[in-house]
Amino acid sequence: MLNIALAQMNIHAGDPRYNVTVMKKNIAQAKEIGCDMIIFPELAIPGYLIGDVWDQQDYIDECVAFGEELRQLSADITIVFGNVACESGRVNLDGHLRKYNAMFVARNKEFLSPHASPYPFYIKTLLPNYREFSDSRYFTSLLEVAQERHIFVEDLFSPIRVDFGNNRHLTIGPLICEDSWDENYPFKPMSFLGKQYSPDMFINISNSPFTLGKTQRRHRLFGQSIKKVHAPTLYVNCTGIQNNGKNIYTFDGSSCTYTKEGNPHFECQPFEEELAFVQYDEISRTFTSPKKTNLPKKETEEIYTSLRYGITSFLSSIGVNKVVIGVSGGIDSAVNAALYAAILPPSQIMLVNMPSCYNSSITKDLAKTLADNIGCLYTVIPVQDSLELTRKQIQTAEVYSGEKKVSHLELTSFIEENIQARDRSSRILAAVAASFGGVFTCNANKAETAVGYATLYGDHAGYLSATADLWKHQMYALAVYLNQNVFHRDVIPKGSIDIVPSAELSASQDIAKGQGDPIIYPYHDYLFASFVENWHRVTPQSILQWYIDGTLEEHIGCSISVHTLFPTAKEFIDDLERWWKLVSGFAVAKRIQSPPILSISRRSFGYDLREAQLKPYYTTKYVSLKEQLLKTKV
Ligand SMILES: Nc1ncnc2c1ncn2[C@@H]1O[C@H](COP(=O)(O)OP(=O)(O)OC[C@H]2O[C@@H]([n+]3cccc(C(=O)O)c3)[C@H](O)[C@@H]2O)[C@@H](O)[C@H]1O
Ligand SMILES: Nc1ncnc2c1ncn2[C@@H]1O[C@H](COP(=O)(O)OP(=O)(O)OP(=O)(O)O)[C@@H](O)[C@H]1O
Ligand SMILES: NC(=O)CC[C@H](N)C(=O)O
Repeated sequence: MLNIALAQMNIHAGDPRYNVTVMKKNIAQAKEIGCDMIIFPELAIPGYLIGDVWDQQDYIDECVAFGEELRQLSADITIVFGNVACESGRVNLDGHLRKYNAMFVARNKEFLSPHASPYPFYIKTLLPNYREFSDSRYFTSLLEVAQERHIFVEDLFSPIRVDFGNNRHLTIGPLICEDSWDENYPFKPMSFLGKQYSPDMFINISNSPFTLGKTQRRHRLFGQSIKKVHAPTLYVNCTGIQNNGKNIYTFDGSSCTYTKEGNPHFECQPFEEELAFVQYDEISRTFTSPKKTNLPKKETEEIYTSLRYGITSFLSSIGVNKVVIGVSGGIDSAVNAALYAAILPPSQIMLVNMPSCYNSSITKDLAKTLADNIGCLYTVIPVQDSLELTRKQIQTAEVYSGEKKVSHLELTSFIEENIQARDRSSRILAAVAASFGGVFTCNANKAETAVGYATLYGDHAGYLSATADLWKHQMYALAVYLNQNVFHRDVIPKGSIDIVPSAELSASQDIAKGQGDPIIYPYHDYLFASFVENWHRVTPQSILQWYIDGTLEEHIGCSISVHTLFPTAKEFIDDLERWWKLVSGFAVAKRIQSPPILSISRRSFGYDLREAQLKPYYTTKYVSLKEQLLKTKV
């Protein structure tokens, strides 16, 4: 019988001293209760998303030295942990210091090697290089090591044998995160090890960020592979947050043991740092400790849990505990205010309503009601005077060319819309936040972010966009969830959920007349999602083809018929091109300058979606489909 500790630790990326202190405490605790083995996540010492700190040799040396300290603690316990390994005298393909993303297994103060490996550690074989991952930018893989030795990876890849004493031993198949997400790789580490060596057990150490629905996908994927090799598997992931500048990722942990049939047997709590213990009978190859698995959460509950965890952790990581939120009476600012109210005491939240002459008494009252419901600080700072001052200053400014007066500047109603938005954020909220001793938030949603329906240096500003990875329909669902499941009362006024979403920045955006945003969320949410989130990202070409085939709604997953929205093909095409031009054009310029986004989806704007500023492009096929369609249908 073996006692095994799963250390689902909160990794502080970029703080190896902190991480090692936690690891030492966990090791001491595991020893105290007589554990035979303790397992830590991938890159537990350095962290994973640390940017180009991977190029700092001093940092790497420090992490390696900490790994040596852990080895010294393995006299009476097996310690499995992820760390960076380096090799002097060798370089990566880019000429930087040679580094491996490695798994170390320490026993009796020695590192144990996979038996066919020349190194005293296991080297990650599959290096992810999509979305937020950049493993191959920093690490050399086992595949490359084999290639440079002119041998096959199969010749190097082998299990690690661990003797636990008292005639107890295990052969362990080592895996590091992506090694088990092998669907599209020609070399499948788990299946190879299973067939070639039939290890007693697999251990997958991970540094795997949270994404909606990922846990269930992992269960399916891991379950299928495990069934084929028929070996129990331990999956140890971390909690915490890590970022790559433009995106903040939460890590849910959700560490799990799988039976040899591929079924979850024990799951740690998501988003909770935990040192969990399981018992394993090496003779029957079964887990003998009680079964404990988590019920899958519904989407909105998962969104709430991740956002709450992400915001809390991010505030703590930047050392801030006060926020200022511009509240308009609309849904997006109300959802953000309620989210922060679920995290911070009301005395540390200040809501600011900033009306101009275009704001209705309905929304002004809703903003006040929201603040009353939360019980937080509230102030009203109108922007009408400053709008008029700006208007006067710009319109009366005399423009000279040398000594010659050449013109005046004109302001359109459209320019004045953006003056208000800029005034609210850059002038007022920034000053209020500084005076209050906190930060101000960006309350954008993903649909607005997709098309840049926000003002540059205006409502696009803020310290963090906590909800910019949520489509508008997810914002509404979250509003209802916050009221029903978090506060158990209508903290977000029902009026904010029911009114038409509107910027209220001009006379043409009058909510009393039902004049709202130009975005038709029940359709555009899904159209924009297909441009961004589909793994095979679509362009207007596919959209138009599906429209012609009559399968558009089914393909993009919206429940509203496009023919009711756009009676003619011309109207449909005009709408498609209007938004495509923005999504792939000016909105990119805005996103480059926007605050970091808390990521929850399978593809969020930010570093998750690498974007270049290009001219919006229509494929030749699109142009010809459009021509045919407009000839036949008008
Ligand atoms: N490539 C580029 N890189 C950097 N800057 C660039 C640029 N191209 C133009 N610009 C500059 O950007 C300016 C235009 O950008 P910007 O001022 O953002 O304005 P713009 O994108 O033209 O308009 C923003 C739209 O968002 C709406 N909005 C704003 C605020 C809140 C809400 C709401 O829903 O509550 C809605 C507003 O009603 C308006 O329809 C140009 O005047 C130019 O100076
Ligand atoms: N009158 C206002 N007072 C205070 N803040 C405002 C006002 N109008 C806009 N803002 C700020 O600008 C942001 C963007 O406005 P936007 O209209 O997109 O959001 P919203 O009003 O919360 O929701 P909706 O789009 O559904 O109306 C808001 O989240 C809010 O922070
Ligand atoms: N650390 C990793 O290798 C992460 C990649 C893995 N597919 C994941 O999404 O979790």
